[in-house]
Amino acid sequence: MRVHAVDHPLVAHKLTILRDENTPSPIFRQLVDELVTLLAYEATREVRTESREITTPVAPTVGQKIAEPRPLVVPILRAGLGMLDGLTRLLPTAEVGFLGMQRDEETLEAVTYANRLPDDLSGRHCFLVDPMLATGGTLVAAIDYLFERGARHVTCVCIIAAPEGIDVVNRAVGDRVDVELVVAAIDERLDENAYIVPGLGDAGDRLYGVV
Ligand SMILES: O=P(O)(O)OC[C@H]1O[C@H](OP(=O)(O)OP(=O)(O)O)[C@H](O)[C@@H]1O
Ligand SMILES: O=c1cc[nH]c(=O)[nH]1
Ligand SMILES: [Mg+2]
Repeated sequence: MRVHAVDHPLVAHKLTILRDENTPSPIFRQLVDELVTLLAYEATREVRTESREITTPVAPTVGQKIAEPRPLVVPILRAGLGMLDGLTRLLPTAEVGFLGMQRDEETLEAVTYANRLPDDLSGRHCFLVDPMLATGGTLVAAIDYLFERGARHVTCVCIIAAPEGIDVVNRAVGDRVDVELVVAAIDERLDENAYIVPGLGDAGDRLYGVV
């Protein structure tokens, strides 16, 4: 897996406010949206384009447009939903699939409660979005769902990743799929509850409240 940690002062600034335990939900949501917009610039670097002839008010010319089949954006519910608009704003022609997954906090296994993806993903560039990559269990299961449907090019967009989780995803995907991870920060480690340190706590709860 190719890993790209985005090194940019605006990303660092917004991430610091996001991590702060005193940042309330409305600001947290806005910052997630702004951060994903900044990450999207890097995450969409490999989107396939094709030549298109157009005529400007001055002359004919050949430009580039995003190629078919259209990219697919897949937020991993709940927390990934907070990143969806930021990505589709930059990729308005993308289609959107949904995966609802929750980590069982006892076993740390990812449990899938919703799966709404197109049946055939061959030839589609898929973007998986989820703010937190902790043990990697959720992301590995999500990549598998895409792989089973024929996807071979997957870009994961996360806000914070733990080194342990990156290793797990790396080992699980091998060279089966072309997987790339674009992330705002790679933190120190996981704690005894598999929370990212220093992290930002539970991203879903901070976005939407404790359920
Ligand atoms: O790498 P892992 O150890 O699998 O953990 C990461 C997952 O945990 C969080 O979701 P959570 O299970 O809290 O669900 P939520 O989005 O509904 O809060 C997060 O948004 C990831 O999906
Ligand atoms: O630190 C973590 C780990 C898993 N899920 C989160 O939301 N945060
Ligand atoms: Mg959660």
